[in-house]
Amino acid sequence: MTVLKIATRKSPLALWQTEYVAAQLKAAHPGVEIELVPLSTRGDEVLDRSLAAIGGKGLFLKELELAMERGEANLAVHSLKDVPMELEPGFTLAAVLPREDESDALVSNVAADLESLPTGAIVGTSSLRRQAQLRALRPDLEIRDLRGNVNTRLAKLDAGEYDAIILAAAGLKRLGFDARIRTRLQAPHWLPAPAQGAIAIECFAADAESLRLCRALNDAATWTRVSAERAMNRALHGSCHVPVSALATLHGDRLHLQGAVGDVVTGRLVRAEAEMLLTDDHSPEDLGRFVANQLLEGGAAELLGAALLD
Ligand SMILES: NCc1[nH]cc(CCC(=O)O)c1CC(=O)O
Repeated sequence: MTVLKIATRKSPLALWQTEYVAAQLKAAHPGVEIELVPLSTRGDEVLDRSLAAIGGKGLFLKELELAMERGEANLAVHSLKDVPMELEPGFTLAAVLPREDESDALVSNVAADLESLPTGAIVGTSSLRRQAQLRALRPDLEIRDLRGNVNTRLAKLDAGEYDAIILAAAGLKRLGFDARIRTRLQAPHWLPAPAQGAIAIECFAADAESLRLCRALNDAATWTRVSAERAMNRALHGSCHVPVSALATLHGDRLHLQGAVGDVVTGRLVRAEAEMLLTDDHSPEDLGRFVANQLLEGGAAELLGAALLD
């Protein structure tokens, strides 16, 4: 019997996502045996420094990839927004599951939306992208760092450390915290992280059997949308060091992409958007690169250059 071992981080959200993938694999391939391999990553352990300072998002993947290299796991499940634009050599994305709500959510015990937060209110987020968009919309707010898993962040809000915090709606919904969402921060004023809300399965590119089994779970529309968003981010050399946001939407064969690059200090945001018809000659990646160029021409090069010197 085929056994698929799935490496996962141990946070409640990571475990939820991996159990969800395991259930979908089991449903698609009833004969396949599935085992979870829970691991701790440096990104989970070091909570007193920003992700950018300790090496960026790849930290959430490293230990899972090492487990695959040691033969202890065939697959790894990730939030696609935490997956670097370039994977380590030999690895590939086998599938992307149907996207959950991609928006950011405002969670607060004092205000129903961003507009009604009192002047100077304290908002918790460590994401440069969220900080830059907050600066642009509400320069008066005081932004304070907030790390830890979703449950920890909600506990810190409830302890009164912040007036509001911003979290991905997808994570809140998966963990059953829908009721904590006061409002969803929406396009065009507010854009999510590239690929937010999408769960991805990673495996060895040479592992044909795992690839075949996972591909049954791939959602073509989600794959198209996140391909455009990630290509835009890649063309901007995006990482968690730079506040890049993107949202692609698909209407039939028309793919629309909005992107923004911000500056945490000044609150300046450069925006661009474009739409194209998906054809054999035009891929989602083409649209991503096009919008990235628009952003660079619109002044994003300057903002990205400044971020890289930090
Ligand atoms: N940065 C951590 C992270 N990675 C993915 C999600 C949410 C789930 C998703 O985007 O699929 C979160 C939590 C958050 O940003 O609130």
